[in-house]
Amino acid sequence: MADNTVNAGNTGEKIPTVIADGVDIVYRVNGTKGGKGSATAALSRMLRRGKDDAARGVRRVHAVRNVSFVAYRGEAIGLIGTNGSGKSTLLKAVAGLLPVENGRIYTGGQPSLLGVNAALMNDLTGERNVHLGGLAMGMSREQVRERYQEIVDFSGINEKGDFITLPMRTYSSGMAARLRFSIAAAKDHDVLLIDEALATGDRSFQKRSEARIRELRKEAGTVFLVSHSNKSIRDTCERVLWLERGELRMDGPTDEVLKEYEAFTGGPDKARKPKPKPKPEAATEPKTGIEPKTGTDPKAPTAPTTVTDPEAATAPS
Ligand SMILES: Nc1ncnc2c1ncn2[C@@H]1O[C@H](COP(=O)(O)OP(=O)(O)OP(=O)(O)O)[C@@H](O)[C@H]1O
Repeated sequence: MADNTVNAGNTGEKIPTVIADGVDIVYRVNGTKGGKGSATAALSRMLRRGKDDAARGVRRVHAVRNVSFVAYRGEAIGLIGTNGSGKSTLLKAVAGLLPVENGRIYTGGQPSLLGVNAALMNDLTGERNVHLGGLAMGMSREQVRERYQEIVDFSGINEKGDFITLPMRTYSSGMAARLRFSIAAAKDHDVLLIDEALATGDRSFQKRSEARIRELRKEAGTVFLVSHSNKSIRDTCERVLWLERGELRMDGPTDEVLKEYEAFTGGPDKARKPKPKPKPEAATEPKTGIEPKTGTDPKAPTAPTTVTDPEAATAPS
């Protein structure tokens, strides 16, 4: 498929924004043989360069297998699958952060990856991070200034005091994730990739996030949402891609795919259903039963930033 298809601006017709065509993604893990940290092991790896992976002690992890789909402008697409099924890997490849082994990914417009692990500067204040994050996403200084208050209000960071002028290291993981989402959501994205962002924050923040995703869709973007919460997926997406062991098992309307997925996993959100609380009256915010990814991601191939390199995103292969 030619990538000029992506830019076909035929009004009234569905406009493709992301095309994945037979995509395979393979991680290579070094040091699966003994002595991985030593200088001699590094030297012998260099000497064995050119030989096949197994001979060099490199283990291959085939994370995504022959995945094809076309995403259109205005769609919100959920990515579901059990742990390790390749959702985050596929998202990173669409963002241009990971190369594909086989196949192609074509994107129209700039994809932005918004993950709970996306890094802002911990030693800088929330305020500075809003400015830097906005600039990194391609907003002008003027636009950032105009939207600053909106971003802070959306994040709710200042609801419990003047936290926005404190360094981000003083924030709870939920607060930091909310600020990241708020910065990224301030801009209208061509393709917005969200990795479990809705899993963080309290219920009222999740509601605001879901509403904002719906707005982004109306403003003609395409949203991909990776989540283990079937409810978030139901509330936000009308189409779902189900990955299992790296393969695309189903692609279709949310209800149809979730029905099959729930049958496969043993019930709605069953795997992650929260245990009943001993003191329900003490709870102020209902839990979703989702475990947010917090802290650093050991699997991240590079230090991720709030937004991805727009150049890198167009030709990941
Ligand atoms: N940096 C990496 N190096 C090697 N293997 C990796 C790396 N990142 C992920 N993998 C492997 O790729 C496969 C897919 O992982 P991925 O994180 O994409 O799954 P996921 O569906 O997002 O999982 P989860 O729901 O647990 O977040 C897994 O087998 C995982 O072990």
